[in-house]
Amino acid sequence: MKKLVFASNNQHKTEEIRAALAGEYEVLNLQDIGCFADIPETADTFEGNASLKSSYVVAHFNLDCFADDSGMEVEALNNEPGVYSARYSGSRDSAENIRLVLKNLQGNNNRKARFKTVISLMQDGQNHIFEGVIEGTIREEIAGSKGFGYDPIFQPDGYDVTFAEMDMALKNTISHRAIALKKMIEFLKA
Ligand SMILES: O=P(O)(O)OP(=O)(O)OP(=O)(O)OC[C@H]1O[C@@H](n2cnc3c(O)ncnc32)[C@H](O)[C@@H]1O
Ligand SMILES: [Mg+2]
Repeated sequence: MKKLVFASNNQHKTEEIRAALAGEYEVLNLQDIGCFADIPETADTFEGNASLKSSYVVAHFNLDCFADDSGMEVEALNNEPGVYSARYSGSRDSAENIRLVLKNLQGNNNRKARFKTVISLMQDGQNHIFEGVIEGTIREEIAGSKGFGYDPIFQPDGYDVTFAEMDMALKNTISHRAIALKKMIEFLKA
């Protein structure tokens, strides 16, 4: 089976991507290639940060790879947390990050939000970008224990459950990451 290097050490993302690519590609993440660096994400866009992560692996390991930079944008919070989703509260503690979103959104009727993933696939020196977006709303309280990050408060449009209440198999067919991945796979197969 063909190998693909995923420039991430986020085990949850890796699990989702391995499930989505099962049977087609063997996904190696940063630990698998011996990279334990927390790659600096100094760009102010998802595309910029995804490209920084993929370029780092090319530069340091001379391997084609893909990276995902993703986050949640809340309309009433001027699209925050956005690229700062991983550390919105100042730490990587998802419960703290969720608490801060709910606090900042308290009493606000506009609960529209979206999840966005941008994939940067570095192949033969070319940077190919694939984007996935899913619209939804922020629940008043957390619900569900599956998934990771902001899943317990994000309810995708068309569903009456949060990402954290749904099985990963369903999330893996509709999510921002699934949409971006599908575009990358179509490109790889072309
Ligand atoms: O950069 P890598 O190593 O891939 O791992 P990371 O966790 O730092 O990932 P990001 O830089 O893309 O930050 C995205 C953050 O946004 C949140 N997030 C991203 N995708 C999510 C999803 O599918 N469900 C819930 N939260 C998500 C979560 O808090 C992530 O830490
Ligand atoms: Mg990151």
